[in-house]
Amino acid sequence: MREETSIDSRYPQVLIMTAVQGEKDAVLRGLGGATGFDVCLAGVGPASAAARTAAALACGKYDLVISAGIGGGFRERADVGSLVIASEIIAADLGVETAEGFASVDELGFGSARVTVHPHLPHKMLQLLESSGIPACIGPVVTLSTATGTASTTTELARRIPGVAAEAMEGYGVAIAAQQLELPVIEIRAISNVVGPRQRDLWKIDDAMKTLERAFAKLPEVLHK
Ligand SMILES: O=C(O)c1cccc(C(=O)CC[C@H]2O[C@@H](n3cnc4c(=O)[nH]cnc43)[C@H](O)[C@@H]2O)c1
Repeated sequence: MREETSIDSRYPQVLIMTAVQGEKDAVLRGLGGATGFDVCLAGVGPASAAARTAAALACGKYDLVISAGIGGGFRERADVGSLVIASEIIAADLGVETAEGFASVDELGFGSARVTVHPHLPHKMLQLLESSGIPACIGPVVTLSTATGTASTTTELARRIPGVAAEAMEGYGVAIAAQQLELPVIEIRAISNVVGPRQRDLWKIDDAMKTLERAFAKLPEVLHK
C-alpha cells in the first residue's frame, strides 16, 4: 500500500488563481516565498476565471490548480472570518428557469454544473487548519455570476444545494479549465460576509484576507513541500 505522503507529494507546481490583487497579495504573504507556487489573477466572474486559468495552464507545467479568495458564507455553515474548503464546486446558476423552478444543465443533459475536487487534499487541509486554531469547514461552494443579495435567493440556494457553505464568483471557471486538462482542483474561500441581503458596509474584508493568509501559510505543509 502507498504511504499517504506519496499521494500528496505529486504536486511540485501549483497554480493558484485569485480574482483580485488584494487576494493575491494575501496568498503570497501566506506562502512566504515557498517555491513551486504561482499566483495569477483570474478577474471577477467565472468566464474571466476560466479564460485566464486556461491561458495560465497552457504552459503545461502545473500539477494542481487552486481557486482561492474571499467569499460569502451561508448562515449556520460558515461564519465571517472562517475558512471554507470546497467539497464540490457548483455553478449554481448554470441552467434554465422553468415554471416548476430552476433546472440545472445536469438535468437538461448538457454537461455538468458540478466539478469534483481532489479526493484527499480538502481533508488534509482541514486537519491542519483545525490544529492551528483556524476555524474551517468542508462543504459545497457555489459559483455565481451575480452575487446573492436577497433573502429569497439565499433560501433558494440553500434549498437546492443541501449543506451549501459558501459562494463566490470564480471557482467553477477555474475548475472547468483544470478539468479540461485532467488536473486536480480545490477551492479555498475565506469568509468576508454573510450570504443574504446585501450589506456591503458589514463585509469584513481585512479579517478574511488575514484568514486567507493564515490558510496559505499552511499549504506547503499540506502538500509536503
Ligand atoms: O472592496 C474591497 O476593498 C475589496 C477588496 C478585495 C476584494 C474585494 C472583492 O469584492 C472581491 C470580489 C470577490 O469576492 C468574492 N465574494 C466575496 N463575497 C461574495 C459573496 O457574498 N458572493 C459572491 N462572491 C463573493 C467573489 O469571488 C468576488 O470575485 C473587495
